[in-house]
Amino acid sequence: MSDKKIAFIGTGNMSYAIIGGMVKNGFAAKNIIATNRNQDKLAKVAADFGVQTTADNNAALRDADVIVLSVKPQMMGELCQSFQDSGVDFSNKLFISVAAGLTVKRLREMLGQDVKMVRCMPNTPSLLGRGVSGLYGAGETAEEHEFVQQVFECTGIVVWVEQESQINDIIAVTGSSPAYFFLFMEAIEEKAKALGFSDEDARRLVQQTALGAAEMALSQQDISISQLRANVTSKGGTTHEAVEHLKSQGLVGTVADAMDACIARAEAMEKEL
Ligand SMILES: NC(=O)C1=CN([C@@H]2O[C@H](COP(=O)(O)OP(=O)(O)OC[C@H]3O[C@@H](n4cnc5c(N)ncnc54)[C@H](OP(=O)(O)O)[C@@H]3O)[C@@H](O)[C@H]2O)C=CC1
Ligand SMILES: O=C(O)[C@@H]1CCC=N1
Repeated sequence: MSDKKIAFIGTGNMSYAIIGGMVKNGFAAKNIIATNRNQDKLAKVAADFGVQTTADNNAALRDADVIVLSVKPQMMGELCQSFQDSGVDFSNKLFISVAAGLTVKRLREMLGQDVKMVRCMPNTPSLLGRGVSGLYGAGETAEEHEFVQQVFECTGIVVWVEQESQINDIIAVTGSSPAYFFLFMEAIEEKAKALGFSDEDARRLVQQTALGAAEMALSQQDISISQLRANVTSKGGTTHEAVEHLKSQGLVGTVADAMDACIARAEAMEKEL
């Protein structure tokens, strides 16, 4: 493993998941620094993974070779300004941003320098090593490219995109999409409760079915997802009625429209922030 030092600035959901994946996959905890303005969150990440923690972002900036910017997009301007004001020379460090809606160009403006940058779009299943990370590189060295690849492979699968705009497509396909699946699960759970199942059973039934369906897709790569669906759908049977109802209500088009709305929001954020 590389002996580069990596600092996570703003250790919330995403950083916690990535740090956890790194430590479980053999990255040395002593080379990982986590920052937050909230001591409780730092205490948790230190207790769980044994990494260094500090509330001092500038100290982490100074000590690390790779800086992961992981605050909410709306907070990025203030954070980057504080780096500019810190007096730390970060001109040769690699920055990784996981923020939606902030382009490399805009992040470099915020930092006041054309720093080496990788944009990453992870998702929350990274916490379980089941994540997807879309990556777009801008000026990183081959060694840094490899390092970033290794970091995010600790959290699941990785795809590099050629065009920066494809990061917004990744948001729609994998960054935000765990929420679409959860919404579908919520809908089934609610109806199960309405049918009389206890809260506990409704939850158990929906989560096991979602897991089983995902594992079937994962374990049978030679069968299309459409065919997996067809295999549940007996001719003249019950599933057919349910699926035709969903289709006639426009589910497929609605999902596509939702993903377009997701991309449009990312593009709007690029103009706002
Ligand atoms: N959640 C998701 O599914 C995904 C999120 N992302 C991106 O990841 C980034 C982080 O999201 P997420 O982890 O969910 O957010 P969180 O709010 O969970 O984490 C960010 C943390 O940073 C802290 N923070 C804010 N400003 C500072 C600062 N100046 N110095 C130190 N700590 C600070 C926040 O503290 P406080 O709680 O006090 O505000 C918070 O604890 C976002 O840019 C988002 O776009 C990308 C892909 C998926
Ligand atoms: O909702 C958001 O803006 C972030 C980016 C992808 C998932 N969560």
